[in-house]
Amino acid sequence: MSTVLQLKNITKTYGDMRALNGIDLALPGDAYISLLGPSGSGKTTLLRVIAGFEHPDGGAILFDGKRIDTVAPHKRGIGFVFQNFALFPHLSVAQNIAFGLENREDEPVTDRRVVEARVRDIISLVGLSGLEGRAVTQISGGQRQRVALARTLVTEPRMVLLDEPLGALDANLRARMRAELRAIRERCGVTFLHVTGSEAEALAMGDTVLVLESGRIAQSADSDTVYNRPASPAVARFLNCYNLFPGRIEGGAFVGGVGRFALGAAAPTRATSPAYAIRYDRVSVRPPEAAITEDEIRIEANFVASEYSGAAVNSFFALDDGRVFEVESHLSHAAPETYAEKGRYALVWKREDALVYV
Ligand SMILES: Nc1ncnc2c1ncn2[C@@H]1O[C@H](COP(=O)(O)OP(=O)(O)OP(=O)(O)O)[C@@H](O)[C@H]1O
Repeated sequence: MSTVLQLKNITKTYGDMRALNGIDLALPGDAYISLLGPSGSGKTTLLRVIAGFEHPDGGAILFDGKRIDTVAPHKRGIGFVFQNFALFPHLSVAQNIAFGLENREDEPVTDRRVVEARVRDIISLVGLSGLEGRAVTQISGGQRQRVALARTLVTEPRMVLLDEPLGALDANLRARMRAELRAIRERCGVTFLHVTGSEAEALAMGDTVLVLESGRIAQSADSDTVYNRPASPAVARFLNCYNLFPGRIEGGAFVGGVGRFALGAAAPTRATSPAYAIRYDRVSVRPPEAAITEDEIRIEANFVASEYSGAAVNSFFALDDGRVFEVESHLSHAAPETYAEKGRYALVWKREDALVYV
């Protein structure tokens, strides 16, 4: 797949704050890319640098193989969709979409019939047919989101940057719009770079997921790899689905505050600090007297509370060093277990399921 956008060693500093700290990346054409990172990791700054609203202090940006660092934002061929949609409240759906086309600095389209035809095509592409004449104050949040996207797509960008595009929508609508956005992108074949602070959204949407951490790309991979093999303890922590323990490797085991975990066959991953990670849904809860097999690890803990979230239940246990340990059980096959308040349990997982960082 051809590269549409390439960033080479991009840095951006505000005062003594390094917002971007040497970003290297190459984004493919015709792909959905999620950019995930904790608050303050530099996601918006990266998007603004790519769009041209901010100038990097160093590095190079290439679009279709050409340097664009000094090209004005509106001449980059890159569209931007803002979180708050930024629509004109006094204009209709069609007028909002036409506005960008008629008023752009570069080659504004003045022929009414051309504008109308383009607006009609794009309205159908984003699924807003029938609402052309409606005021944008009289449509739903999801429909406003589509108008904002249509207004960008009508200008035929080669790439679209979306800054938390679903952030203003309620949870149900957000989930539905994920599939919508992916479908619209597939129909127009343009690369989308979608910034989100939600790991579930990033993993659900991205063909590629970029994880940003303190102004650096900590991982760039498909969703499956990011979820199953986070590149570092920091990425695993941010995914919010791994129990993590600090410690050290000693004689074929990982030794931490709560015990000694025998290592599996897989080679540990290199990281800045050692850690042991086990995913919430890889752990089973058993009575403390239950036996374990040779390939299993067990620790004991006291049950604290459970929390239901649709198809899963997350249970929280207190380890003997005070640390909280989380277990996720999916409810598709079995009725949820109930645990005794403050009851003692064995938490068990397979050696091979753990990830070890050294
Ligand atoms: N205009 C600015 N002036 C000074 N510091 C800034 C400016 N913009 C961003 N920063 C700082 O740069 C860092 C990265 O900010 P950025 O907004 O890119 O993060 P983010 O990942 O988008 O965060 P969030 O998810 O909270 O929106 C933060 O420490 C932030 O305080």
